[in-house]
Amino acid sequence: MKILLLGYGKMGKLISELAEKRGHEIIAKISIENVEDLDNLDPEEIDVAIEFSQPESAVSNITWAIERHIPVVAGTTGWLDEWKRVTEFVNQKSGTLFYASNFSIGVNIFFKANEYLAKLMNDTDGYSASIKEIHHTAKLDAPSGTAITTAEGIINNHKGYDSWTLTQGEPVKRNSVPVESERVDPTPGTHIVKYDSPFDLIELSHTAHSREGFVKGAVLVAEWILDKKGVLNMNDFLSFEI
Ligand SMILES: NC(=O)C1=CN([C@@H]2O[C@H](COP(=O)(O)OP(=O)(O)OC[C@H]3O[C@@H](n4cnc5c(N)ncnc54)[C@H](OP(=O)(O)O)[C@@H]3O)[C@@H](O)[C@H]2O)C=CC1
Ligand SMILES: O=C(O)C1=N[C@H](C(=O)O)C[C@H](O)C1
Repeated sequence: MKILLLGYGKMGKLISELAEKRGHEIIAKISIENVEDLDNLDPEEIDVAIEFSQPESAVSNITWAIERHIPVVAGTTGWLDEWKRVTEFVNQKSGTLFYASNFSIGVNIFFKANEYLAKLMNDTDGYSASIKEIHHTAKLDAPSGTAITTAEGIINNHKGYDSWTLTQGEPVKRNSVPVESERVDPTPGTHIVKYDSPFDLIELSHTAHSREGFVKGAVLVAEWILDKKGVLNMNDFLSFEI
């Protein structure tokens, strides 16, 4: 498989290593300093683009590839205010876009456990939900994409919540899930869901030991999407039954 890397930072470099180990060819490694190299690429020679760049460049990178009929695996977070516009564009062009806020299998199991826990908590009194995420200090967006997906999992499954609010401890509306972001090096990504009551505390957490889980998931998805169309996510890839 011939891969274009849109973004060649911490994630792009590790993806390049694993993809080459799995026998794939990297056609180009694009970062800010060589972004003009995109003009010299032949789209016919690219099977898939893997996009891990920055919130401000994700949308232009994705649309660049979709315009050229290149399927995109997108992992950059922090651009979802543009989600509707981007996905309409993908569908209009009959393109392929796979987005995941987190490509690790473990986090996707955590997402399912979070949804199930939120359903159980519906019938209880006195528990307040909250989310905390911890990442390295180079992270540009807050809260993390994973924390947003986690909050959506609560909102879609618990009648007591209809929104989330980024907070550093100050009070939030009763129907909003408070989300706190902390930046501590070298944390690859930690997410904690809490349901606290006057009597006890229930916690569900996921701690990444390294970036390897994200990297492996992104490469496996890139191999999987080659013959797929439309806007896809980890539920399409993993098809969990619970
Ligand atoms: N979905 C998931 O599972 C995961 C998502 N992420 C997300 O992926 C993104 C990247 O993370 P990470 O690799 O750690 O970040 P880095 O900051 O290490 O790397 C980002 C890279 O993007 C490059 N870049 C900036 N602008 C452009 C552009 N216009 N076109 C192409 N490349 C560009 C930067 O270039 P330069 O080096 O020249 O500055 C840099 O190489 C973040 O949004 C992060 O939140 C991270 C891990 C897992
Ligand atoms: O920026 C990171 O590093 C990560 N970003 C993703 C997110 O925003 O959720 C996924 C992972 O937690 C690492």
